[in-house]
Amino acid sequence: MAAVDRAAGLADCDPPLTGVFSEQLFRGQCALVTGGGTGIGFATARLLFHLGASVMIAARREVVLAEACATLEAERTAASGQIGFTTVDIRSSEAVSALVEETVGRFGPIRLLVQNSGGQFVSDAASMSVKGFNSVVQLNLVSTFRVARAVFDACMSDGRGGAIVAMSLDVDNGMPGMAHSAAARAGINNLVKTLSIEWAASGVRVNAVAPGIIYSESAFSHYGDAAEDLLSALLPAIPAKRLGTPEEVAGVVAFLLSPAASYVTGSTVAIGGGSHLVRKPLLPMDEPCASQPYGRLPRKARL
Ligand SMILES: CCCCCCCCCCC/C=C/C(=O)SCCNC(=O)CCNC(=O)[C@H](O)C(C)(C)COP(=O)(O)OP(=O)(O)OC[C@H]1O[C@@H](n2cnc3c(N)ncnc32)[C@H](O)[C@@H]1OP(=O)(O)O
Ligand SMILES: NC(=O)C1=CN([C@@H]2O[C@H](COP(=O)(O)OP(=O)(O)OC[C@H]3O[C@@H](n4cnc5c(N)ncnc54)[C@H](OP(=O)(O)O)[C@@H]3O)[C@@H](O)[C@H]2O)C=CC1
Repeated sequence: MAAVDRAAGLADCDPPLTGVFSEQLFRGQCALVTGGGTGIGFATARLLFHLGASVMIAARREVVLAEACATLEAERTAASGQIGFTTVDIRSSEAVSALVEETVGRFGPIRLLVQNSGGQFVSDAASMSVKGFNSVVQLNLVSTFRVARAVFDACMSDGRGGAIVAMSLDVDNGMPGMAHSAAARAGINNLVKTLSIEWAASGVRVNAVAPGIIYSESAFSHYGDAAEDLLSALLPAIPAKRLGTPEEVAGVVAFLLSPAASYVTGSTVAIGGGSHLVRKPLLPMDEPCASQPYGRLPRKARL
Protein backbone atom coordinates (compact mmCIF):
# COMPACT_ATOMS: atom_id res chain seq x y z
CA MET A 1 0.00 0.00 0.00
CA ALA A 2 1.88 3.06 -1.29
CA ALA A 3 0.30 5.46 1.18
CA VAL A 4 1.37 3.27 4.03
CA ASP A 5 4.89 2.79 2.67
CA ARG A 6 5.36 6.53 2.81
CA ALA A 7 4.74 6.45 6.55
CA ALA A 8 7.18 3.62 7.13
CA GLY A 9 10.49 4.37 8.74
CA LEU A 10 9.27 7.39 10.65
CA ALA A 11 9.21 5.59 13.97
CA ASP A 12 12.38 3.58 13.63
CA CYS A 13 14.07 4.88 16.76
CA ASP A 14 13.60 2.50 19.66
CA PRO A 15 11.93 3.33 21.97
CA PRO A 16 10.30 5.91 19.67
CA LEU A 17 10.73 9.62 20.43
CA THR A 18 12.09 9.25 23.96
CA GLY A 19 15.21 11.03 22.76
CA VAL A 20 13.39 14.35 22.45
CA PHE A 21 12.17 14.25 26.05
CA SER A 22 14.05 13.78 29.32
CA GLU A 23 13.76 10.18 30.44
CA GLN A 24 12.65 11.48 33.85
CA LEU A 25 9.76 13.52 32.41
CA PHE A 26 6.91 11.51 33.96
CA ARG A 27 8.90 9.63 36.61
CA GLY A 28 6.53 8.03 39.14
CA GLN A 29 3.38 9.68 37.79
CA CYS A 30 0.33 7.51 37.25
CA ALA A 31 -1.04 7.59 33.70
CA LEU A 32 -4.25 5.99 32.43
CA VAL A 33 -4.44 5.34 28.68
CA THR A 34 -7.75 3.97 27.41
CA GLY A 35 -7.44 1.92 24.25
CA GLY A 36 -3.77 1.58 25.15
CA GLY A 37 -3.35 -1.91 23.71
CA THR A 38 -3.32 -0.95 20.04
CA GLY A 39 -2.49 1.81 17.56
CA ILE A 40 -2.24 5.36 18.85
CA GLY A 41 -3.03 4.33 22.42
CA PHE A 42 -0.26 1.75 22.47
CA ALA A 43 2.30 4.19 21.04
CA THR A 44 1.28 6.72 23.69
CA ALA A 45 1.43 4.21 26.55
CA ARG A 46 4.81 3.07 25.26
CA LEU A 47 6.23 6.58 25.24
CA LEU A 48 4.88 7.44 28.70
CA PHE A 49 6.20 4.12 30.08
CA HIS A 50 9.67 4.79 28.70
CA LEU A 51 9.53 8.30 30.16
CA GLY A 52 9.06 6.86 33.64
CA ALA A 53 5.29 6.91 34.16
CA SER A 54 3.30 4.12 35.82
CA VAL A 55 0.91 3.37 33.01
CA MET A 56 -2.41 1.52 33.15
CA ILE A 57 -3.78 0.54 29.74
CA ALA A 58 -7.45 -0.40 29.48
CA ALA A 59 -9.81 -1.58 26.76
CA ARG A 60 -12.24 -4.44 26.09
CA ARG A 61 -9.93 -7.18 24.75
CA GLU A 62 -7.85 -8.72 27.52
CA VAL A 63 -5.62 -10.75 25.24
CA VAL A 64 -4.60 -7.66 23.25
CA LEU A 65 -3.82 -5.73 26.43
CA ALA A 66 -1.79 -8.60 27.87
CA GLU A 67 0.26 -8.81 24.69
CA ALA A 68 0.88 -5.05 24.72
CA CYS A 69 2.07 -5.22 28.34
CA ALA A 70 4.38 -8.12 27.54
CA THR A 71 5.86 -6.14 24.65
CA LEU A 72 6.57 -3.17 26.89
CA GLU A 73 7.99 -5.32 29.69
CA ALA A 74 10.39 -6.81 27.14
CA GLU A 75 11.54 -3.30 26.17
CA ARG A 76 12.04 -2.12 29.75
CA THR A 77 15.08 0.08 30.39
CA ALA A 78 16.40 1.64 33.60
CA ALA A 79 14.29 4.72 32.87
CA SER A 80 11.01 2.88 32.33
CA GLY A 81 8.14 3.11 34.77
CA GLN A 82 5.53 0.47 35.48
CA ILE A 83 2.91 -1.04 33.18
CA GLY A 84 -0.37 -2.77 33.94
CA PHE A 85 -3.63 -3.55 32.19
CA THR A 86 -7.27 -4.09 32.97
CA THR A 87 -10.38 -4.55 30.87
CA VAL A 88 -13.05 -1.88 30.56
CA ASP A 89 -15.92 -0.89 28.33
CA ILE A 90 -15.86 2.88 28.61
CA ARG A 91 -19.61 2.98 27.83
CA SER A 92 -20.32 1.61 31.31
CA SER A 93 -20.16 3.97 34.30
CA GLU A 94 -19.72 1.05 36.70
CA ALA A 95 -16.84 -0.33 34.65
CA VAL A 96 -15.15 3.08 34.44
CA SER A 97 -15.47 3.56 38.21
CA ALA A 98 -13.89 0.14 38.74
CA LEU A 99 -11.11 1.02 36.30
CA VAL A 100 -10.25 4.21 38.15
CA GLU A 101 -10.35 2.45 41.52
CA GLU A 102 -8.08 -0.35 40.30
CA THR A 103 -5.63 2.08 38.70
CA VAL A 104 -5.39 4.22 41.83
CA GLY A 105 -5.01 1.13 44.00
CA ARG A 106 -2.15 -0.10 41.89
CA PHE A 107 -0.27 3.05 40.85
CA GLY A 108 -1.63 5.89 43.00
CA PRO A 109 -3.70 8.93 41.98
CA ILE A 110 -4.03 9.35 38.23
CA ARG A 111 -2.22 12.52 37.15
CA LEU A 112 -2.19 11.88 33.39
CA LEU A 113 -5.27 10.76 31.46
CA VAL A 114 -5.31 9.89 27.77
CA GLN A 115 -8.94 9.22 26.79
CA ASN A 116 -8.05 7.55 23.50
CA SER A 117 -10.63 4.75 23.13
CA GLY A 118 -13.12 5.39 20.36
CA GLY A 119 -14.18 4.59 16.84
CA GLN A 120 -17.06 4.48 14.43
CA PHE A 121 -18.43 2.77 11.33
CA VAL A 122 -18.68 4.27 7.85
CA SER A 123 -22.15 5.11 6.58
CA ASP A 124 -23.73 8.05 4.79
CA ALA A 125 -26.14 9.96 7.00
CA ALA A 126 -29.18 9.00 4.91
CA SER A 127 -28.51 5.33 5.69
CA MET A 128 -27.64 5.81 9.34
CA SER A 129 -30.21 4.84 11.96
CA VAL A 130 -30.70 7.00 15.03
CA LYS A 131 -29.57 4.00 17.04
CA GLY A 132 -26.31 3.83 15.08
CA PHE A 133 -25.75 7.60 15.35
CA ASN A 134 -26.39 7.41 19.07
CA SER A 135 -24.04 4.48 19.63
CA VAL A 136 -21.12 6.38 18.10
CA VAL A 137 -21.92 9.58 20.02
CA GLN A 138 -22.16 7.50 23.20
CA LEU A 139 -18.80 5.85 22.58
CA ASN A 140 -16.86 8.95 21.60
CA LEU A 141 -18.43 11.99 23.26
CA VAL A 142 -20.44 10.73 26.22
CA SER A 143 -17.80 8.18 27.24
CA THR A 144 -15.04 10.78 26.99
CA PHE A 145 -17.01 12.88 29.48
CA ARG A 146 -17.64 9.78 31.63
CA VAL A 147 -13.94 8.85 31.84
CA ALA A 148 -12.79 12.44 32.39
CA ARG A 149 -15.37 12.97 35.17
CA ALA A 150 -14.48 9.73 36.93
CA VAL A 151 -10.76 10.56 36.92
CA PHE A 152 -11.34 14.20 37.89
CA ASP A 153 -13.63 13.24 40.78
CA ALA A 154 -11.33 10.55 42.13
CA CYS A 155 -7.90 12.04 41.52
CA MET A 156 -7.76 15.58 40.18
CA SER A 157 -10.39 17.66 41.95
CA ASP A 158 -8.35 17.92 45.16
CA GLY A 159 -6.10 20.70 43.87
CA ARG A 160 -3.13 18.44 43.16
CA GLY A 161 -3.82 18.87 39.47
CA GLY A 162 -3.38 16.76 36.40
CA ALA A 163 -3.50 16.76 32.63
CA ILE A 164 -6.10 15.23 30.33
CA VAL A 165 -5.87 14.64 26.59
CA ALA A 166 -8.94 13.49 24.63
CA MET A 167 -9.01 12.03 21.12
CA SER A 168 -10.76 13.99 18.42
CA LEU A 169 -10.69 13.91 14.62
CA ASP A 170 -10.01 16.34 11.79
CA VAL A 171 -13.65 17.49 11.49
CA ASP A 172 -13.45 21.20 10.69
CA ASN A 173 -14.97 20.76 7.23
CA GLY A 174 -17.48 18.07 8.17
CA MET A 175 -16.93 14.39 7.46
CA PRO A 176 -19.15 12.74 4.86
CA GLY A 177 -19.54 9.08 5.74
CA MET A 178 -18.92 9.76 9.43
CA ALA A 179 -21.61 12.27 10.49
CA HIS A 180 -21.95 10.60 13.90
CA SER A 181 -18.26 10.58 14.73
CA ALA A 182 -17.64 14.07 13.36
CA ALA A 183 -20.47 15.49 15.48
CA ALA A 184 -19.18 13.63 18.53
CA ARG A 185 -15.60 14.83 18.00
CA ALA A 186 -16.73 18.42 17.43
CA GLY A 187 -18.44 17.99 20.79
CA ILE A 188 -15.15 16.85 22.30
CA ASN A 189 -13.38 19.91 20.88
CA ASN A 190 -15.88 22.10 22.70
CA LEU A 191 -16.00 19.96 25.83
CA VAL A 192 -12.26 20.40 26.42
CA LYS A 193 -12.76 24.18 26.30
CA THR A 194 -15.41 24.16 29.02
CA LEU A 195 -13.63 21.62 31.20
CA SER A 196 -10.37 23.54 30.88
CA ILE A 197 -12.06 26.65 32.28
CA GLU A 198 -14.03 24.90 35.02
CA TRP A 199 -11.15 22.68 36.15
CA ALA A 200 -8.36 25.25 35.92
CA ALA A 201 -8.89 26.14 39.58
CA SER A 202 -8.01 22.53 40.44
CA GLY A 203 -4.78 22.76 38.44
CA VAL A 204 -6.11 20.50 35.71
CA ARG A 205 -5.35 21.11 32.04
CA VAL A 206 -7.67 19.62 29.42
CA ASN A 207 -6.74 19.40 25.74
CA ALA A 208 -7.56 17.29 22.69
CA VAL A 209 -5.66 16.09 19.66
CA ALA A 210 -7.25 15.80 16.23
CA PRO A 211 -5.35 13.28 14.13
CA GLY A 212 -5.78 13.10 10.36
CA ILE A 213 -5.27 9.65 8.87
CA ILE A 214 -2.94 7.65 11.06
CA TYR A 215 -1.82 4.24 9.88
CA SER A 216 -1.87 1.25 12.20
CA GLU A 217 -2.88 -2.30 11.43
CA SER A 218 -5.49 -2.27 14.19
CA ALA A 219 -7.17 0.88 12.88
CA PHE A 220 -7.13 -0.18 9.25
CA SER A 221 -8.49 -3.64 10.02
CA HIS A 222 -11.85 -2.01 10.84
CA TYR A 223 -12.19 -0.74 7.27
CA GLY A 224 -11.54 -4.03 5.46
CA ASP A 225 -11.04 -4.02 1.73
CA ALA A 226 -12.40 -0.48 1.48
CA ALA A 227 -9.34 0.96 3.22
CA GLU A 228 -6.97 0.87 0.26
CA ASP A 229 -9.42 2.55 -2.14
CA LEU A 230 -10.36 5.17 0.42
CA LEU A 231 -6.75 5.93 1.12
CA SER A 232 -5.78 6.24 -2.54
CA ALA A 233 -8.50 8.85 -2.90
CA LEU A 234 -7.59 10.59 0.34
CA LEU A 235 -3.85 10.90 -0.12
CA PRO A 236 -3.81 13.76 -2.66
CA ALA A 237 -5.74 15.95 -0.19
CA ILE A 238 -3.07 15.60 2.48
CA PRO A 239 -0.45 18.34 2.03
CA ALA A 240 2.26 16.11 3.56
CA LYS A 241 1.38 13.45 0.94
CA ARG A 242 1.69 10.66 3.44
CA LEU A 243 -0.17 9.10 6.34
CA GLY A 244 0.76 9.75 9.94
CA THR A 245 2.09 7.22 12.42
CA PRO A 246 0.81 6.46 15.93
CA GLU A 247 4.18 7.66 17.25
CA GLU A 248 3.61 11.06 15.68
CA VAL A 249 0.39 11.38 17.66
CA ALA A 250 1.99 10.00 20.84
CA GLY A 251 4.67 12.70 20.76
CA VAL A 252 2.08 15.47 20.72
CA VAL A 253 0.04 13.80 23.46
CA ALA A 254 3.15 13.50 25.65
CA PHE A 255 3.94 17.17 25.02
CA LEU A 256 0.40 18.17 26.05
CA LEU A 257 0.67 16.08 29.21
CA SER A 258 4.08 17.49 30.09
CA PRO A 259 5.18 20.64 31.91
CA ALA A 260 6.34 21.94 28.50
CA ALA A 261 2.62 22.57 27.87
CA SER A 262 1.89 23.98 31.33
CA TYR A 263 0.15 27.04 29.84
CA VAL A 264 -1.76 25.10 27.18
CA THR A 265 -5.35 24.19 28.02
CA GLY A 266 -8.65 24.08 26.16
CA SER A 267 -6.87 23.50 22.84
CA THR A 268 -7.36 20.92 20.12
CA VAL A 269 -4.14 20.27 18.24
CA ALA A 270 -4.40 19.07 14.64
CA ILE A 271 -1.99 16.27 13.72
CA GLY A 272 -2.68 15.68 10.08
CA GLY A 273 0.20 16.73 7.88
CA GLY A 274 -1.74 19.92 7.09
CA SER A 275 -4.97 18.16 6.08
CA HIS A 276 -7.07 20.35 8.39
CA LEU A 277 -6.10 23.34 6.21
CA VAL A 278 -7.45 21.81 3.02
CA ARG A 279 -10.92 23.16 2.39
CA LYS A 280 -12.63 19.94 1.36
CA PRO A 281 -14.13 17.08 3.34
CA LEU A 282 -11.56 14.49 4.32
CA LEU A 283 -13.44 11.45 3.11
CA PRO A 284 -13.65 11.03 -0.67
CA MET A 285 -17.07 11.12 -2.29
CA ASP A 286 -18.45 10.23 -5.70
CA GLU A 287 -18.20 12.86 -8.40
CA PRO A 288 -19.93 15.98 -6.95
CA CYS A 289 -22.81 17.55 -8.84
CA ALA A 290 -24.85 20.72 -8.28
CA SER A 291 -27.91 19.01 -6.79
CA GLN A 292 -25.91 16.67 -4.64
CA PRO A 293 -22.72 18.54 -3.78
CA TYR A 294 -21.12 15.87 -1.66
CA GLY A 295 -22.27 12.80 -3.56
CA ARG A 296 -22.82 9.56 -1.69
CA LEU A 297 -20.97 6.76 -0.06
CA PRO A 298 -22.39 3.29 -0.65
CA ARG A 299 -25.51 3.05 1.47
CA LYS A 300 -24.85 1.58 4.89
CA ALA A 301 -21.37 0.29 4.13
CA ARG A 302 -21.02 -2.32 6.87
CA LEU A 303 -17.26 -2.71 7.11
C1 LIG B 1 -7.84 4.55 9.54
C2 LIG B 1 -8.62 3.79 8.53
C3 LIG B 1 -8.48 4.26 7.19
C4 LIG B 1 -9.52 3.78 6.27
C5 LIG B 1 -10.10 4.90 5.60
C6 LIG B 1 -11.19 5.54 6.37
C7 LIG B 1 -10.97 6.95 6.46
C8 LIG B 1 -11.53 7.49 7.73
C9 LIG B 1 -10.66 8.43 8.38
C10 LIG B 1 -11.02 8.64 9.83
C11 LIG B 1 -9.97 8.15 10.72
C12 LIG B 1 -10.52 7.48 11.90
C13 LIG B 1 -9.98 6.32 12.25
C14 LIG B 1 -10.41 5.60 13.47
O1 LIG B 1 -11.28 5.97 14.20
S1 LIG B 1 -9.52 4.22 13.81
C15 LIG B 1 -10.45 3.34 15.04
C16 LIG B 1 -11.27 2.39 14.32
N1 LIG B 1 -12.04 1.53 15.21
C17 LIG B 1 -13.33 1.48 15.10
O2 LIG B 1 -13.91 2.27 14.44
C18 LIG B 1 -14.07 0.39 15.83
C19 LIG B 1 -15.03 0.95 16.78
N2 LIG B 1 -16.37 0.57 16.45
C20 LIG B 1 -17.15 0.09 17.38
O3 LIG B 1 -16.71 -0.10 18.51
C21 LIG B 1 -18.57 -0.20 17.05
O4 LIG B 1 -18.76 -0.40 15.69
C22 LIG B 1 -19.53 0.96 17.44
C23 LIG B 1 -19.32 1.49 18.84
C24 LIG B 1 -19.33 2.12 16.53
C25 LIG B 1 -20.93 0.42 17.40
O5 LIG B 1 -20.98 -0.54 18.46
P1 LIG B 1 -22.35 -0.93 19.19
O6 LIG B 1 -22.06 -2.12 20.05
O7 LIG B 1 -23.03 0.23 19.79
O8 LIG B 1 -23.10 -1.34 17.95
P2 LIG B 1 -24.26 -2.32 17.71
O9 LIG B 1 -23.70 -3.51 17.02
O10 LIG B 1 -25.11 -2.51 18.92
O11 LIG B 1 -25.06 -1.47 16.68
C26 LIG B 1 -25.83 -0.32 17.04
C27 LIG B 1 -26.33 0.32 15.76
O12 LIG B 1 -25.20 0.93 15.10
C28 LIG B 1 -25.32 0.74 13.71
N3 LIG B 1 -24.10 0.04 13.25
C29 LIG B 1 -23.22 -0.58 14.01
N4 LIG B 1 -22.20 -1.02 13.27
C30 LIG B 1 -22.47 -0.66 12.01
C31 LIG B 1 -21.79 -0.82 10.76
N5 LIG B 1 -20.60 -1.43 10.69
N6 LIG B 1 -22.36 -0.31 9.67
C32 LIG B 1 -23.54 0.32 9.71
N7 LIG B 1 -24.24 0.51 10.87
C33 LIG B 1 -23.70 0.02 11.98
C34 LIG B 1 -26.56 0.00 13.47
O13 LIG B 1 -27.61 0.91 13.25
C35 LIG B 1 -26.82 -0.69 14.75
O14 LIG B 1 -28.15 -0.91 14.97
P3 LIG B 1 -28.82 -2.25 14.41
O15 LIG B 1 -28.00 -3.40 14.94
O16 LIG B 1 -30.21 -2.22 14.97
O17 LIG B 1 -28.77 -2.18 12.93
N1 LIG C 1 -6.29 6.03 12.97
C1 LIG C 1 -6.76 7.20 12.60
O1 LIG C 1 -6.59 7.62 11.47
C2 LIG C 1 -7.50 8.06 13.57
C3 LIG C 1 -7.92 7.60 14.79
N2 LIG C 1 -8.60 8.45 15.63
C4 LIG C 1 -9.05 8.02 16.95
O2 LIG C 1 -7.91 7.68 17.71
C5 LIG C 1 -8.29 6.70 18.68
C6 LIG C 1 -7.35 5.50 18.56
O3 LIG C 1 -7.53 4.93 17.26
P1 LIG C 1 -6.46 4.00 16.56
O4 LIG C 1 -5.34 3.73 17.47
O5 LIG C 1 -6.20 4.56 15.25
O6 LIG C 1 -7.34 2.70 16.33
P2 LIG C 1 -7.51 1.40 17.22
O7 LIG C 1 -8.67 0.67 16.63
O8 LIG C 1 -6.20 0.69 17.33
O9 LIG C 1 -7.87 1.97 18.65
C7 LIG C 1 -9.15 2.03 19.19
C8 LIG C 1 -9.02 1.55 20.62
O10 LIG C 1 -10.21 1.83 21.32
C9 LIG C 1 -10.54 0.70 22.11
N3 LIG C 1 -11.98 0.71 22.31
C10 LIG C 1 -12.95 0.75 21.36
N4 LIG C 1 -14.16 0.74 21.93
C11 LIG C 1 -13.96 0.68 23.27
C12 LIG C 1 -14.83 0.63 24.37
N5 LIG C 1 -16.15 0.63 24.24
N6 LIG C 1 -14.28 0.61 25.62
C13 LIG C 1 -12.94 0.60 25.79
N7 LIG C 1 -12.08 0.65 24.76
C14 LIG C 1 -12.58 0.69 23.52
C15 LIG C 1 -10.07 -0.49 21.29
O11 LIG C 1 -9.78 -1.63 22.09
P3 LIG C 1 -10.84 -2.80 22.28
O12 LIG C 1 -11.43 -3.08 20.94
O13 LIG C 1 -10.03 -3.94 22.83
O14 LIG C 1 -11.83 -2.29 23.27
C16 LIG C 1 -8.78 0.06 20.69
O15 LIG C 1 -7.69 -0.20 21.52
C17 LIG C 1 -9.75 6.37 18.42
O16 LIG C 1 -10.56 7.18 19.24
C18 LIG C 1 -9.89 6.77 16.97
O17 LIG C 1 -11.22 6.99 16.59
C19 LIG C 1 -8.83 9.75 15.33
C20 LIG C 1 -8.42 10.24 14.15
C21 LIG C 1 -7.75 9.44 13.16
